[in-house]
Amino acid sequence: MTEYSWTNPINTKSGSISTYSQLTSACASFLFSGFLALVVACLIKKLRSKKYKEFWTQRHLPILVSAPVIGHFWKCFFKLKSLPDHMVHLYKAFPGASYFGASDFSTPVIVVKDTKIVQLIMVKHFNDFSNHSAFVTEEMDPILGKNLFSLKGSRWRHFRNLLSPNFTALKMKQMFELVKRCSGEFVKYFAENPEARETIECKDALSRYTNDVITSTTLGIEVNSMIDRENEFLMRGHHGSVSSVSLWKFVKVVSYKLADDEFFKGVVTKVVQNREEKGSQRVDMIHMLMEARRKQEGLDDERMIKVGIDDIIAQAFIFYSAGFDTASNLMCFLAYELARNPDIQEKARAEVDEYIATNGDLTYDGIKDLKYLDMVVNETLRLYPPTPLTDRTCLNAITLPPHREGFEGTKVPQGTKVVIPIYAIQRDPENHPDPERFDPERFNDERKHGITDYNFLPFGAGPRKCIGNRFALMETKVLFFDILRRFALKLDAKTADPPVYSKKNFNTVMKDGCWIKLIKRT
Ligand code: HEM
Repeated sequence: MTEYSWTNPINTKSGSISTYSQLTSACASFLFSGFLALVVACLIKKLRSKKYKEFWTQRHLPILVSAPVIGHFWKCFFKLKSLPDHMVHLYKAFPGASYFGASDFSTPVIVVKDTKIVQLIMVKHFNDFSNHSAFVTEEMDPILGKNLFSLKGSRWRHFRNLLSPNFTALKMKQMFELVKRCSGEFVKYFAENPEARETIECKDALSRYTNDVITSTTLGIEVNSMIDRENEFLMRGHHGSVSSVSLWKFVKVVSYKLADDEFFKGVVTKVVQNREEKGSQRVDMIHMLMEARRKQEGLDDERMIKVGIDDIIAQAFIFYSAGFDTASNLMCFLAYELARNPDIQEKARAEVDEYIATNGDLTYDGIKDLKYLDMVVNETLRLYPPTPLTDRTCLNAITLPPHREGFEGTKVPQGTKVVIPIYAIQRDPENHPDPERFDPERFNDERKHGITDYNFLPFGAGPRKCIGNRFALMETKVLFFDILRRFALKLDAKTADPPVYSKKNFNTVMKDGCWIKLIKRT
């Protein structure tokens, strides 16, 4: 139930979204051109010093030959290659090496291949690699710089400790009913509209679901995007997504910021004010953030972290942006694999039917009994991790173990960027035999011993692992429980098989969409 009516604090006139977006794109492309010119000038200067080459050859590290100035990721930046495909291409360049040197424009980068080195960076030496390379600081932008993903050092630690209790199993259980309601609305729409289930573009449909879930569970506002097809939250969600490639991120961040900062500030401020005045029993992420703030108020100075409205807005913003896109990408590939593997789909459905026959409708505690669905979701995350890479920055100079037997260790100076190529690691035959095959049985009790936190890391690993992973898995399973219960999924001929990835998006996304039919069960 929505607690109050919602009006856009910026502009409620019809047509404002497109005008606003056009303005945003114009500003973004202006900034983009100016920024590119600046980048080119700086990089030419860097080129003269041959910084990249010398940097790694002095350390006897295998390096990729890079295009002058623009480094190794430019093809993705200029949308000539998809990030997952490009990362696999780079990853294969040095068979047998534990890691190699590359460059992201002029920044030296280490790309890690060996899962032991992944563990070393993400866990054992976490204190030396505790930050992402996100460059927006709190000073530069109070909202983008303050969210958990961007925060660094002790500020990050404080906020992670403060927010983690909001993502426990208990809290997920409290939010379960909100998620279930969105899933119910989604399947109801397709059950009642036979023409709508004839050909469904999954990314569009599933973004509507994740939009409704994240708007309800983060902001306490209920929308039904299957019916209210152009609601503002959905439009905002489509506008931006979070990426990990620094230069591109700048451009994206600028355009995202122009479009959405004021919108989000307005929404969250209004929700918080409303609850401060009227109180609320609703358990959602705003409630949890307000609770975290309240708990801080009773602490003595030393332990107190000041949680202001900007902090609440910043966290709500990252929950929203992460929850909207990544989760719907996972669900797209899940729908795709279920549709193209009727035997796997049948097995998953049999589990759902059996669950219902024994227990009735799905409960939060019942999710853990859906073991086969869990295997299918995990295999989807292995083959198509929505975030193809993550990164860390070296905070304290460190010597890594040799990249290959017979060589010395590599001295990694402070400031070096480290890329963990999640997608490529999860498709490496050394880590997962016959890696291109969709085989949920890899995750069964007999075989899952081969799966570790470092060869299967769709949510990252270590203390900086995705804080929303439980939530994402819950919303995915809740929806597919309801879909499998009511419909059969059939792949439409329009869908590319095998999938072709989008070059426009830095996440793992199908280029021309995933098209399926839903056939109502009798
Ligand atoms: C299938 C869905 C999702 C995937 C694949 C995903 C993946 C990731 C990855 C790879 C990272 C970086 C972890 C690392 O560097 O070790 C991350 C961080 C993060 N994710 Fe997610 N995510 C998903 C959904 C969500 C959701 C639903 C939320 C919030 C409700 C969320 C919030 C965050 C936050 C706040 C961080 C930064 C954590 C920190 O730096 O402490 N994610 N996610």
